[in-house]
Amino acid sequence: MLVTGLEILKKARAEGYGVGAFNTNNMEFTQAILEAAEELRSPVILALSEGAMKYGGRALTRMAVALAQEARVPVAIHLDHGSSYESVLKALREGFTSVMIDKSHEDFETNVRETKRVVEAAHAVGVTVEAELGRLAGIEEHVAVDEKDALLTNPEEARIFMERTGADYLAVAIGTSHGAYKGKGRPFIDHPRLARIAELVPAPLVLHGASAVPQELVERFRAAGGEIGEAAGIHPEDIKKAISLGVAKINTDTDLRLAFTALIREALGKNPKEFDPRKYLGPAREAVKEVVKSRMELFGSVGKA
Ligand SMILES: O=C(COP(=O)(O)O)N(O)CCCCOP(=O)(O)O
Ligand code: NA
Ligand SMILES: [Zn+2]
Repeated sequence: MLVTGLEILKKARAEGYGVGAFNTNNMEFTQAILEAAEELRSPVILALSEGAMKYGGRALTRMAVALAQEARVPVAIHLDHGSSYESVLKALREGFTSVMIDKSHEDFETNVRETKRVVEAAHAVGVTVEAELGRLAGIEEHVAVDEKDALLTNPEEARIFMERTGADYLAVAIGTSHGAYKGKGRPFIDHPRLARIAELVPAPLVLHGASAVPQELVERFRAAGGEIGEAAGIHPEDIKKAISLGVAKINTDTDLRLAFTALIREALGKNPKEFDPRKYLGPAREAVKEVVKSRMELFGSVGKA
C-alpha cells in the first residue's frame, strides 16, 4: 500500500531497524525493488531523483505510484535530493508521498527558510519531508578536526534546524558520500557525532551515500569489462551501528547500478549474437533484486511490513 515516508520511518526508528530507500530510473529497477520487498515482507522506499524524473518522466512516476498502491507491503514514493520548491511541487503533483528538499549547500538560515516553505506545502497535502544539514563528504583520515566540523552535521544545529523547519526526517553528514569512492579502505563514519545528533533529534535519521560497494561486485564488474578505480563503500557493521544509533532510512543507489551494469556486460560479452534486450535486462533485474534483498536483511526490515 502507498504510505508516507514518515509512516514507514517513525516505526523503524522506534523499533530499531532500518528501511532501504532504493533509487529507480526504469521499469526493471522498480520491479526488482518492489518484488524484493514483497518476498521479504519488508517496507520500502522507492526513491526517484530529479535525474530519474527527467529520464523516466510520466512512464516512471505513474508506474511507481500505481505499483506502490497495489503493493502488499508499505511503499513510499520519495523525491530524492529535490533541489527547489518547484521540483518538490512537481513531485507532489505526481502523487509522491515523501519529498526531500536538499538545501544543505546553502547557509543555515537559507536552508531553514527553504525547508520550512517545502514543509508547509507538503504537509498541506499529507506528504512528509526529508531535509539535510551538513555536507556529504567522504572524510579522509588526515582531514583536520575543524575541517570535519565544517562539513559534518553539528548536533546542536540539527536540533534547532528540525524544530524551526518542522521537517519529518533528517539526512545527516557523518562521513559518507555518494558514489563508489567513499574513502580509502574502510571509510570514516563519525558514530559519536551520530549518537549526539540522535540524542537531540528524535525524528528518524537518514544516511545518504550508504552503498557497500562490495569487492565481489567490483571484481565482477571489472571482469565483465567494466573499469573502476580504488572503490570502497560503507562497511555492513557501520550500517548496523548507525541503525542502532537512530538511522532509519538508508539510501542505496550505487550498489544497484554496479550489479545491473555488471550483469549486462556479462550477458553481452557471453553472447555477441544476442539482441533481445530481455535476455540481458532480465538477468540484470534479478541481480538488482538480490542486492536489494541483501540490503533489507542487513537493515533488519525483513518481516516488518
Ligand atoms: O545517497 C544516495 C546514494 O548513495 P550511494 O551512492 O552510496 O548508493 N542517494 O541519495 C542517491 C543519489 C542518486 C543520484 O541520482 P542522479 O544520478 O539521478 O542524480
Ligand atoms: Na533522499
Ligand atoms: Zn543522497
